[in-house]
Amino acid sequence: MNSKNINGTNFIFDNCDTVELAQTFGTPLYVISEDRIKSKCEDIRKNFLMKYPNTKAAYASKAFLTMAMCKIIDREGLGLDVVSGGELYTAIKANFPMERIMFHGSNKSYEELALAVTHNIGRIIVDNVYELEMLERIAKEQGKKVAILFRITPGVGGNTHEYITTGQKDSKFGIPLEKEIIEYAVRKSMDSSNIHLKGFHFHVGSQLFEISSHILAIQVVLDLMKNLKEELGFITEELNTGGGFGIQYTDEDEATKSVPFFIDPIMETIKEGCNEANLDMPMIIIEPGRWIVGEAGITLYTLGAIKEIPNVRTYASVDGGLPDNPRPALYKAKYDAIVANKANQKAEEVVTIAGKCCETGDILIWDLKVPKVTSGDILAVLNTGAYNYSMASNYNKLPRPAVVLVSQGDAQLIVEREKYEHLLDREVIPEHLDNIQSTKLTFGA
Ligand SMILES: Cc1ncc(COP(=O)(O)O)c(C=O)c1O
Ligand SMILES: N[C@@H](CCCC[NH3+])C(=O)O
Repeated sequence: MNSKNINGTNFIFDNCDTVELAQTFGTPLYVISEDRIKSKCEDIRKNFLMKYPNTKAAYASKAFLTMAMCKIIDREGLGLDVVSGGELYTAIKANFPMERIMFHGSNKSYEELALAVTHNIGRIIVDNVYELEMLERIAKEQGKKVAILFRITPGVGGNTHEYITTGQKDSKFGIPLEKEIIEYAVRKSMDSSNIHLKGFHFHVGSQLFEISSHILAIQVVLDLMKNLKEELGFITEELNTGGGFGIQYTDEDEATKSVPFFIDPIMETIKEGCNEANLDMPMIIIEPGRWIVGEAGITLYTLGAIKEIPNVRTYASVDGGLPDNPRPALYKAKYDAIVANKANQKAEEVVTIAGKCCETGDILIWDLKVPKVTSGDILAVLNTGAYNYSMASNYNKLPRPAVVLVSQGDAQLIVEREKYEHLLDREVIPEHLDNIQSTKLTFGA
């Protein structure tokens, strides 16, 4: 989707003037377009759910989750993938239909699993045998039979940053496919009256632009399905192939693909594999996160200090940085940006966009071509919808930005800006430190 929509001099996002948004709500500001999320969900409905029978799609909420987002996903008819008690709690508070929730996580606690079982969520994606045993105990305590999938490690990595590839053999995620390990787990579930094992889940990695890792992983799972049918009589009813679909952050990336690019080869491979091995086609589930929300978000900042080091570079500092977007520092992620109040002007200089944290690595964008910038300009960093708000921190005690939901010119606050008071909300001074005498030693005159 083209973000570079200009009206007069200002950058327009989903029919909202971003300079006005910055004036109204302050900066830094996350802006999320409801219409862009909606159109991604429509693509999934049209090219996956309606095209192929016996399919489901969930939104991976770790990418961006608020109660308003739960409402949008509910209205669009998708399920929700959660990965912690906190994400589940958000969905509960938003009245999200519990039967459409899938609970992932490589080290779920007793309390998290108990919350999920109490609320009768749709599927628990069990990551290891320790969790299986704990879940069985909880289900027994609550007198329930819980529907689960096993997350398996297919032994296939994704072609992406090493921190966001998950399917390789040496991974903390999932049950290894060594015969004695996986068969033990399947047999244990089949023997349990409190567990209903429906099938398997894998997730090879994130920000992928090719489908080859999914295809290799599917071939591994098809072999597993065949072996388990022959050896244990286990029939796989469901197969969840995870998320991972990439988006274009900058001109260096390929263009964002639409659903058929990923889905058609996945469905074709599974259909053919099932035919060849005489297996029933299982229900197929996908759970993209970044692909649904990444391009729906921008972050607005105000430029402050501009430091020119002659013959070296110019740093233009923004009023946020690493705490609201840790991705450049964590993954060397690249972003593009527009000077929102000079959107119709030609680029005439190159600046490096620095965050305000006390970290040399807090650089949001290296060497960005911009019109002549001055302090007070508004910078819109593009495609920040996924894994920015959800990974934000209070490092350097910076309050987290507000989040505004925009739709066709309308803007609604969905998360208030943190205030300094919020930063101290849960802090306590122990009694013995409460009335200390200030020591006047060497701290200046
Ligand atoms: C199990 C699982 N499902 C879905 C996702 C969503 O990934 P993405 O945002 O790349 O679609 C992830 C994150 O990588 C994941 O770990
Ligand atoms: N947080 C990562 C994606 C991780 C996906 C979860 N396994 C990112 O920002 O790209």
